[in-house]
Amino acid sequence: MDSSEPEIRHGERVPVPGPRGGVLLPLPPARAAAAPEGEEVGDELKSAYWMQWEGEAARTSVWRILGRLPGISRRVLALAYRADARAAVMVVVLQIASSLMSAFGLLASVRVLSALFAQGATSERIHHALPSLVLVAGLLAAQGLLDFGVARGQAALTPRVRRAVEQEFLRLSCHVRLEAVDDAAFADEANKANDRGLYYMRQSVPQMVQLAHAVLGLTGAAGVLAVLHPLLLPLLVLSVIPQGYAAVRSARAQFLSHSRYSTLQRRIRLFTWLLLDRDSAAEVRASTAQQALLEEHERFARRIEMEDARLGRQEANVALWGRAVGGLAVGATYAVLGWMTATGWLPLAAGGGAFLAIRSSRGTLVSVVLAMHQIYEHALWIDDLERHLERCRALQPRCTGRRLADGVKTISVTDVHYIYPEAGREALRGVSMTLTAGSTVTFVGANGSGKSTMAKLLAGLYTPSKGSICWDGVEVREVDAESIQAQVAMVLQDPVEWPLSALANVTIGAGSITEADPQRALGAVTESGADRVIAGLPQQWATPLSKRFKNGQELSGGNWSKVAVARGLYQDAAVLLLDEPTASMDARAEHAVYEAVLHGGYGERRRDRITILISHRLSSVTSCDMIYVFRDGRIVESGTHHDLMNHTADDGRPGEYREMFTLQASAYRSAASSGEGNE
Ligand SMILES: Nc1ncnc2c1ncn2[C@@H]1O[C@H](COP(=O)(O)OP(=O)(O)OP(=O)(O)O)[C@@H](O)[C@H]1O
Repeated sequence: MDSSEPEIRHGERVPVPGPRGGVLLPLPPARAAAAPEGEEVGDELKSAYWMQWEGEAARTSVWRILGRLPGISRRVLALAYRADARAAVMVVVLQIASSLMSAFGLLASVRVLSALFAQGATSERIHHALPSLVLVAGLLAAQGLLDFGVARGQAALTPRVRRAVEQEFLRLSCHVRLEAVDDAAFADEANKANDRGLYYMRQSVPQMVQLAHAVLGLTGAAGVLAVLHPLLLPLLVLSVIPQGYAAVRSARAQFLSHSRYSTLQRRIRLFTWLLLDRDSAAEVRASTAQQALLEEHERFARRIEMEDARLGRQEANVALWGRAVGGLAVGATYAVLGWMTATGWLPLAAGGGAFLAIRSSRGTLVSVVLAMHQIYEHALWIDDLERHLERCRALQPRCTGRRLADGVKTISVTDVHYIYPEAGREALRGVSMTLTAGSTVTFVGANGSGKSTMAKLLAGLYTPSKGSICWDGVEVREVDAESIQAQVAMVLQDPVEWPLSALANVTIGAGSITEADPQRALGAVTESGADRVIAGLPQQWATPLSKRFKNGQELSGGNWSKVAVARGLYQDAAVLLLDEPTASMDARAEHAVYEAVLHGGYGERRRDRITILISHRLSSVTSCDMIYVFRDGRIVESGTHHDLMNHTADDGRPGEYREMFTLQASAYRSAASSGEGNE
């Protein structure tokens, strides 16, 4: 460095040279600071939608969880009953019967013990115990069979609940009005509902069965103890409270550690995804970023490793604590039990039965605590899902029961305004136009002037905020939104690249991916220029257009556009709307598409159709019957190419269309003349 130059240190503000100059930016550090020891890795991440309720069960009071359980159980029961009433009733009845068998089994065991502990010769005592022993075996076998029935019922029920819920979610979501889907908050909510709500709803039936099994088991044991001696019930509570407290603490620690672990996993997945993702693959290699990314990955992996070990140790400590407290309580309970038996308060056999009941209750209690925490937390996600479904129901497309007649002669747009939800200003401000069958109309204008919005209103995807759109005199608000959408074929700026066969990519616009009209499909691809694309594919029409499939093929952007135009043509709808479909096509392909739409085979059918083109390439649309020039949400000029080229604005300057057209034409002319000059 030149010694006369002052040295610039990290943090000092220096002017960054540039056209505007003078922006003060501190010199960046030579090395990014690592997260300070002890700080949570992932703290810098925004919280993700799927973490909203994570660990919530561990933060809520046990009383609140208990208070909500009856409501949650009723909801799961209702869901199961709706999905498969027979299986739901079967699971409930068999589950109760199985728990009764377990309680009777315990009572029968006491009778076995009574017989064995009675006075007399051993063979005599065994002889007396035999009927009760057979009963115990029979009850155990019956319980086994009943549990088998519960498992069978649950196996039938769970997939049914899953299908019913998923289908309802998808059916409602895919019909929601487009304005709602445009809203980012709604999209987030839908994601959360799909990712978490559905998942937990599917699990709710087996979890509830598990909880019912455990609760009924505990109740059965309590009932048996009460029958043996009323004082045994408080004894059970005495042994269960510390054990339950320890189980709650352990469950809460598990829930919290799971939530922390998810944050760490999320951080490291970012790097895993960057290293493996197909979209970033080329740039990762070209910039030789692999090593840097691997090092970052390793840095986080080490933190996760440490965190993992810490969590393992913590869990072991909590478990030890739980066992110690639980063990002390159980020890005290057994001591009281022993004292009751020794002093004759309780017959020896009843003492043995009580011992068995208390012992089995301990394990069951841990299952109850874990299951109720889990069910409570998952229910929060299910609440979100249900709220989302409610919203979707309210956002279904307009359904008036009245449908548009097939075909249209005139669409009249009168003083239409449109404002996007939460937008500060109107995207359309008083647009009027008349579109007649057989005509080809073009919307031109600067970016953001409202062309695509107008197209979506015409397609019935949005409803005007003000003004009217009438199809042959019928106001669109009076008919089912879907009956308009069915009459419009729309090719959008960024068409969907359907991961389906080439043929299905053409026919899906007409609502089918399995049925095709072969002649119509061939005609559509020939007119759009997609015929050559499909002919070059290894399995031609049957080729899957996605690398995710075996023998799948990926198309270039321009070729995808040709397929999209073919899809629009195949639909053969009353209105064909092409919103800059040729933006990524080469010049020859673009020319061919416009030729096909304006003058080609499709032109024959155009006689009773309305064709609307949106294009920035003005030379392609000069032969259209009507050109509407949009600016700032309004139509500022309209007419044929000839009219507009002769139009002069009020201030004497050339009209907007003439200006845009002359600008584009002169750019080509000057490029061509400089090319000639160079030769
Ligand atoms: N989904 C949306 N939500 C909110 N505002 C939107 C949405 N889509 C478009 N807009 C806004 O509406 C106005 C008109 O947009 P539109 O897409 O209709 O313009 P356009 O003329 O088709 O533009 P382009 O030539 O770039 O395609 C713009 O200000 C745009 O930012």
